Amino acid sequence: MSIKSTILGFPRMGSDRQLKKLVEGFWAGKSTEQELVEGSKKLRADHWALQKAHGLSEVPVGDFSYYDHVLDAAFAVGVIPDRYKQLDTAGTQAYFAMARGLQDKSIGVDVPSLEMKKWFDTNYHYMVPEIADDQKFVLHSTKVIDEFNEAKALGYAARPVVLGPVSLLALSKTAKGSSSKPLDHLADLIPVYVQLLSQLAAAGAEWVQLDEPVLALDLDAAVYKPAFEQAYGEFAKIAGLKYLLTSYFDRLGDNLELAAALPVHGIHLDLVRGVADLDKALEVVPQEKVISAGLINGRNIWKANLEKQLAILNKIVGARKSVWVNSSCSLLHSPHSLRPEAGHLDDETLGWLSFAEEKVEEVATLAAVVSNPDSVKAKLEANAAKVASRKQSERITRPQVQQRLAALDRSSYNRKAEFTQRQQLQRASLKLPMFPTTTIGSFPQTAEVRKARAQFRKGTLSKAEYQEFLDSETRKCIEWQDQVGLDVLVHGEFERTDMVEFFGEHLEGFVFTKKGWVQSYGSRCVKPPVIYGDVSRPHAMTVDVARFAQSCSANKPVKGMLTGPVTILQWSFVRDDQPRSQTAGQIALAIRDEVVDLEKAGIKVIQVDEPAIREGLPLRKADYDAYLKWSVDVFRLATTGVNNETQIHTHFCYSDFNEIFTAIKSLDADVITIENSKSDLKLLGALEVHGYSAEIGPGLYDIHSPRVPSIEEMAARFAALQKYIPAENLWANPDCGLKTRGWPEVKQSLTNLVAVAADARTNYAARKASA
Ligand code: MET
Ligand SMILES: [Zn+2]
Repeated sequence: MSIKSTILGFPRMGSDRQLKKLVEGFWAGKSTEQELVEGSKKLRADHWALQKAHGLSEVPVGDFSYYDHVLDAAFAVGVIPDRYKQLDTAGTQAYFAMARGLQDKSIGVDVPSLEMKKWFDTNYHYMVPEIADDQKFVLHSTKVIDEFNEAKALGYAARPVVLGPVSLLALSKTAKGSSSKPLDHLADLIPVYVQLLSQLAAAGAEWVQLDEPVLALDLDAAVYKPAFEQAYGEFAKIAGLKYLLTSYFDRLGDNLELAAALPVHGIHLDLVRGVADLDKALEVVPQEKVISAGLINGRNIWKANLEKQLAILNKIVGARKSVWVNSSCSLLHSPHSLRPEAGHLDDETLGWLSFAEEKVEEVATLAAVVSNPDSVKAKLEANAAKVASRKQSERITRPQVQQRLAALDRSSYNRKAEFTQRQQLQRASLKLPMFPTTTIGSFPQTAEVRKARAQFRKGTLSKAEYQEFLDSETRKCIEWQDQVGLDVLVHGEFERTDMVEFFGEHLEGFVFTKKGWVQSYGSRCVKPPVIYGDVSRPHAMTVDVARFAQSCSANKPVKGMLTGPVTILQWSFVRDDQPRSQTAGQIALAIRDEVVDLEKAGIKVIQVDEPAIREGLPLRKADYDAYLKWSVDVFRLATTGVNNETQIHTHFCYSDFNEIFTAIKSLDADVITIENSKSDLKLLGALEVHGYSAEIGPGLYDIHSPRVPSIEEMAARFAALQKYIPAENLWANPDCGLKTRGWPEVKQSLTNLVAVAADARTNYAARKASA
């Protein structure tokens, strides 16, 4: 019996988000490329050392990235769109321009970034590669080979991680002006992969991990089976290299047989989300192939129930010669380590949790049970005690919350009147102009804002002083919006770090970690709260700030800003001891009470953001309906407690609408604002197919990039939108919140946006007059 212990990938940021500091320092010109390179090298070495210290027998390499692993994979095979080729493609200039856009007048460059998309159903975002009709592939970067050599030099048994060619193409999109499907280019891409893999073999790699996460999706076998067979057939010819084929985030399901039959040497199974695959896998995966048992959840923070996972492991061990104990997916989606939480979280809670470092230890422990059971007896006992303590804790259940949710009837899920009737009432009450302008909520979280918050948290700024600071920021923000001519104002969200933490801090049932950061995109990290128990709202959360903000404007409505139940759920670490739908229902009740309180305080427009509805969509179509049903229900539960005059907005930052359009309509919001600018108006296709009759604000510019959109550029988008959306229903706004931006660019961008709406009004009036 041979057993190996490893993980599919480790978080990149570092225990103290060192990578964030490294890349942001470099972007800001505060450090050199050399410093970035050296700092990153040290980070990788630290992470391998940690994995080895906890007993892993092999470490992944190439899982590190300055920005994103899909971007790395595209860059490695020379998928660099022409617009970046004027830049230095050898160093990091073109790479970072693809990641974040580049606007540098001194060198006459103004290029937007690639499109960004959610990585499967996680809150991680990847950069979408663009494949042109005349796409050429070349081995452009040796990053993964270099990192392998780095690990080897340090004495590690290392396994390069490479995004497989089929997934790379499947996750790509057709470049603008091209018409071929990315997957049509597979035959041209394969030789470059062969070159890369051969170089890894030559460098001394024994195993390569080929990630093909698209195997967790519904695939058209007629297209994908030949694709996989073609690629992996070629790879099998490379002498001396073994492949672990991985897929994660869901069952392999009907792709299992395809995966099992490929000429690879090992198959990874996500046994957290895809445990249903196991029996069949034991049948169809040939005996000579390794089974990599993904037993430790890479996406949640609960201590594994080792006894339970061991039972699964034993089943495999009993049936196979060679088994790997592994994480279910990369630990990229877990925070780095529990260490900083000691003394911050209470001991009971601490005992329930496991972050990346602890998960590494869990993997090693499970493997040791097979190879050397006596060595881990005490660890297993300790684990069993903690798992039992969580099951029995009284802090978890609040009978009142459960009863309230169970007692609801359908009236709690419906507005009092239909949209058209509400629209009339809202028009009369709000008196907005045509093409109302607004923003999505947050304004720049400047160094000053972050500093004040840090001082308040440290105790060097008193509560009153901090409040005074926030009030003054809010006032300035409202006054600026008023003066520039925006129509529906926002307070700016200066009191919030992200969209969930603020609410979690005010709700019961949540705990907060000190350093539980996970990467969201690029250098941006979020610190998801942990929902450990039944959720309730002990007091109003946003009423004071909304009331204050409204008092700063004489005659413009200020939007109340809330995060919706699905998003709070999706961006938290969620308890695994009751269905997600039930936790979401509890959150919805808390938000509902807040919405009603905002209305009582005189707030006429309330936005309940649900940017995460789309990413929460299950990966398999068979699971869509059940999810969409409860997510629509909880949004409605949260938002329908108000009168008809109150305008409910919601916001989504994605444009992949087709699959969920019916659900979006059934949210029954009065206004939706959505991402649009980065995806070439792809949204319009969905609007055309499905029709949309409520009010809508497709984003006119991308807020993920520091570049300032010109009036012409936005006006062109706005004109295109008017072909699909009735003018009376159209809003003008950016794609998303502005918290990651700086004030100078925000001011210019929004000034331009207001001008676009003003021109559109004039044009519209002229058209009406001449008609
Ligand atoms: C990711 S969606 C962001 C919405 C939020 N209201 C903001 O503006 O920041
Ligand atoms: Zn958004």
